[in-house]
Amino acid sequence: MPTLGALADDFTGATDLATMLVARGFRTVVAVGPDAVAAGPGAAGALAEADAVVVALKSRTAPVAEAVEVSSRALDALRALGCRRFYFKYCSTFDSTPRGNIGPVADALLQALGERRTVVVPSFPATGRTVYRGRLFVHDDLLDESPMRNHPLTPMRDSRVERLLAPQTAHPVSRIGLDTVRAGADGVRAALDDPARADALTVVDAVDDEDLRVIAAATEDFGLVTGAAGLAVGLTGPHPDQARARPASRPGDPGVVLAGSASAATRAQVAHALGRLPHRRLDLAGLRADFDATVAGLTAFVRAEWAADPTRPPLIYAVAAPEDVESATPPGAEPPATLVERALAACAVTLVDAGARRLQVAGGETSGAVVTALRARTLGIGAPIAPGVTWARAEVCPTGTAHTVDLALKSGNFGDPDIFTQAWEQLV
Ligand SMILES: Nc1ncnc2c1ncn2[C@@H]1O[C@H](COP(=O)(O)OP(=O)(O)O)[C@@H](O)[C@H]1O
Ligand SMILES: O=C(O)[C@@H](O)C(=O)COP(=O)(O)O
Repeated sequence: MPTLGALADDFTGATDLATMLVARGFRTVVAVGPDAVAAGPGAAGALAEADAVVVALKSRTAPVAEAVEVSSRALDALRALGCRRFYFKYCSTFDSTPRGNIGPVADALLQALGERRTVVVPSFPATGRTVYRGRLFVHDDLLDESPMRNHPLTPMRDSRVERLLAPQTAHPVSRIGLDTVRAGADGVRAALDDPARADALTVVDAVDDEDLRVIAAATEDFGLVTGAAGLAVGLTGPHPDQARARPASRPGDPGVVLAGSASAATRAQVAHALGRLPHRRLDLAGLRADFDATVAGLTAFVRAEWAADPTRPPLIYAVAAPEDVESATPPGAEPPATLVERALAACAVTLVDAGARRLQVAGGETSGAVVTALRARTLGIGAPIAPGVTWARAEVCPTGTAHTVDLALKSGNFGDPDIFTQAWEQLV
């Protein structure tokens, strides 16, 4: 029976956290939405045998009420499954707006659990995210000077985590600095136990993994912790030698890369792949004029490329340069973000039915749209690709016929420039 229950506000975040938990000795299953958990242990053996279950949600940019509702349902389902400790996983770049959804979801989870306080730990040093004096850095840049400044859905225009969080929560927001963290877990615990923080969401500085271990030790009896995947470096599960999920596909099986992310790392990965893989960019005007025909043209292109050379997985991408991002929606038209997500999801459905057995998907929202359309219920964590990115094995059933596929759900800002050409080599 699982004891650790996690909710991730997007799908790449879910596999990111699950990868970390597997590395820390938790047999971990990613459940796609609360309904995949609600089926219960009897219906889903993998969940019953897991030490940790991570529910993948598409709640990061949903309306606040919807994000709270689906997160609360996920919490209920995890509690019904037996989980007793909870981890709310959000983005290491604190992707949110002044309305939410990090604050409202954290507030709702605390209330449902009867807890009064928690910690806020977006640091993930393995991917360059650190918090010092309450400021979130992305490698050398403050968050608001990093490419996240221009994210299409959650542009981050401040780097002070307390200031980002305060308008989103009904709780007081507090901070514990690096000096206290470096003094050790007892000092952090004493600071957290200060009556002034009894009801607080407390942002804790952390610049390396040892800082995260200290925070994890200081909060080991908290009912809820919140943060990016980095905080899991301080958790220890009972199965350090567990097997990872084996690949479903074999070398030479048809593959495809679907990139809906506009993030800087993905743009570099697209640029690298353009000279190496067959490719097509999504034509937003074409999709608006005739969605089905445009998708059919893309999938026909991919199938023709498979026939010509099955070892070169085609790339379908949305954005190569920042100016490709549509910041305004033409009057009466569908917003570009949902149009792109719908188009890549439709491509995935057709291509899996046509034989695709290995898919890389770039972008958290994009991954949510694709995996939901593929109707996966659970993901088993396979071979790691890069910090925060892994292969996952999934049973999918997009149109009534079941298939087993390998999925790499890549956070927009994670991975080396050659990931779209190299990640396949981990599938052995
Ligand atoms: N040309 C475009 N114009 C506007 N929005 C776009 C464009 N291309 C992609 N998008 C949207 O940008 C969002 C990127 O978010 P996401 O998939 O989570 O990527 P990331 O992981 O980089 O945040 C998606 O909703 C996607 O549909
Ligand atoms: O914590 C992180 O940075 C990632 O796990 C994550 O949440 C990524 O989100 P996207 O960049 O939207 O994929």
